[in-house]
Amino acid sequence: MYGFIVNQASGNGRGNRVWKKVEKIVKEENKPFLVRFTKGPRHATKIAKELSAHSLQAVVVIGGDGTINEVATALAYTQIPLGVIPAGSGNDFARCLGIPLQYRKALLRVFSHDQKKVDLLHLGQRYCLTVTGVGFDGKVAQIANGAKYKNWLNHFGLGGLSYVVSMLEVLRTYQPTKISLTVNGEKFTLSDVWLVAVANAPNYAGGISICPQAVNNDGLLNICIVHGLTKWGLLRLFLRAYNGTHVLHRNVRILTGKEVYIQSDKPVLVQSDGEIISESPIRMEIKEGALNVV
Ligand SMILES: Nc1ncnc2c1ncn2[C@@H]1O[C@H](COP(=O)(O)OP(=O)(O)OP(=O)(O)O)[C@@H](O)[C@H]1O
Repeated sequence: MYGFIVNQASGNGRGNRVWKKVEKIVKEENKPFLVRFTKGPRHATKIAKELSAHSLQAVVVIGGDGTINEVATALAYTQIPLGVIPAGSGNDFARCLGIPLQYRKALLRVFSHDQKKVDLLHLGQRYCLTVTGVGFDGKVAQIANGAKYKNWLNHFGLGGLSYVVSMLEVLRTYQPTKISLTVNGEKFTLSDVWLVAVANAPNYAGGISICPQAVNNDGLLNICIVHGLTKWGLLRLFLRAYNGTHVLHRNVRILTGKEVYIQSDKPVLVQSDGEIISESPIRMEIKEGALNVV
């Protein structure tokens, strides 16, 4: 039996459209299934916990990275694998795992039962599958999530572009801060820090390769710190981040470790898998092989 969790609102209604097509195929293939629809924030975690009581072959999310994150929180350290049929605007988790963005291909992958274990970033009460961003990133996520143009761009299949528009908006007013990071017990302090991205997987914001070396099954978190740049310098660096060559720039520092504690001279926003979760300070730790994915 497969348990489907559908966020009908994801991707500006794409979740609902994808589910209708997937339901048709599941019925044609005579696969036994249950389906539940999310109603708002954190509901997917509750549903996934309820579904875990059934002996399921997989809990399959039809939604974006926010819904996938909520379901992963419930499935961490269980034997039930997470399946994904992408229907969001960024779909970075699917990209990182090589899950097809096309619903039919993604569903066939779920039916293949080809499982693998992936690491999760642990942040207090919750987990992160892709990237947690502190500072500039947090502000961009906040603006992108509340922007009307996100819905409009999603309508044309250009959801990833909404992060670029928001980034340009935030660039006008954002002030870099002094940040201290303690990585595996060693302290680093940097001034004029635009952002600190802590990555479990290479991509975020619809395909930006922020930590190209990040692998989600190596038991390590990768950290990218961008500091000491003018606004114009940041903009030029941003373009290089799509192919990952920004890491060669002298104002970019890359660190790796198992745990990190991040403090700043004034509180800055923190986004995780694209949703705002808190402000700094924040502590993160890698949890090796915590989630089964199909
Ligand atoms: N029925 C619903 N109506 C509105 N919001 C919902 C509903 N169900 C869940 N949500 C909330 O929507 C948030 C965003 O969903 P999700 O990430 O799946 O889609 P998205 O934002 O369109 O995609 P992406 O994260 O790729 O940009 C979830 O974190 C969840 O809290």
